[in-house]
Amino acid sequence: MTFVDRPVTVRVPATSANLGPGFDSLGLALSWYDEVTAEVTESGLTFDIRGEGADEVPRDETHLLYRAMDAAFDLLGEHPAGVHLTCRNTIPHGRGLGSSAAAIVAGVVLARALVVGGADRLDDRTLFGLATDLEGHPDNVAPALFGGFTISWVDGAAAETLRLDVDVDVTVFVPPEAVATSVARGLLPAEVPHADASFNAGRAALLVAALTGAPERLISATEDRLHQTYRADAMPESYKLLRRLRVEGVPAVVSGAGPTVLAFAHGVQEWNPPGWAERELRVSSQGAALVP
Ligand SMILES: Nc1ncnc2c1ncn2[C@@H]1O[C@H](COP(=O)(O)OP(=O)(O)OP(=O)(O)O)[C@@H](O)[C@H]1O
Ligand SMILES: N[C@@H](CCO)C(=O)O
Repeated sequence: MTFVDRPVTVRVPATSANLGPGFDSLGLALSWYDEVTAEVTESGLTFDIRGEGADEVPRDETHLLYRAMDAAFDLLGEHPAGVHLTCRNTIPHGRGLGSSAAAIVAGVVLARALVVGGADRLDDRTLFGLATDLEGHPDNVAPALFGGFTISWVDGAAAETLRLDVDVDVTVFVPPEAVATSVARGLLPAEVPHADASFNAGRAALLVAALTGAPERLISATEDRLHQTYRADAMPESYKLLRRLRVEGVPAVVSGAGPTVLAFAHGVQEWNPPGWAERELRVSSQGAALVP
């Protein structure tokens, strides 16, 4: 038999990318999860979707998670006659918490798990490369797949990542309106001043040290000049909250492409703007994991 004859479930964490200075490189897995079950059927593609995005995402071959599954089936050289997907979505979409990376990672992990012997034919590094190609950059898919704190880079065509264990308090402030990553990326300039590139290189290096043993440096280590200010007009309330938190000495950044604001602290609920959702989280040391 080519495919396993039982449903397979994966749990994938939300992620925060950039973390201030580490644009398109640094990422953190968070204790907030989507869960998806996939089952091979006799024909067609069917969905049972609940939670975040349930009213917006397509229920056909263009569904992001299915597109990722299909790409992994291509690599495995096996395509099932039909698939049923049960999605329990809790990660909000378009908020900078890695919902698209979680969907892509869920798709590729499920496809591998559905093929008998799939784990022997597709290793994690290949899955990571495929997920990075689909997402366009590695900073969310790395922690979604491997958990923890990840430093990712692209070497030629190959995506690479280094995973570190960190333990830090995190609070996310999630606004009600989405900003699509594609829109936020469109606001970035093609070139930046050398002084700003140099500024961010130093801060990104410091951030790795701060997260792995020098938390007193987090306020300096989370400064950025490469993306947050350029995107401020698309998310003015986020930018205002970011400035307010930092003036108070709370290390805060725009999470991913925004508009969520992430603070490296707990006990800062008082800063949550009216109408926003606020959530205290921890780092998820585990990335995508099959649920027994
Ligand atoms: N669970 C899901 N199922 C299907 N499609 C999804 C899912 N999660 C995300 N998507 C698709 O990805 C889009 C959001 O991706 P986008 O890159 O704009 O934001 P994000 O991934 O939430 O944030 P960021 O990349 O900044 O962390 C959704 O509008 C939807 O089209
Ligand atoms: N590094 C990405 C993360 C969001 O996908 C960005 O800021 O555009």
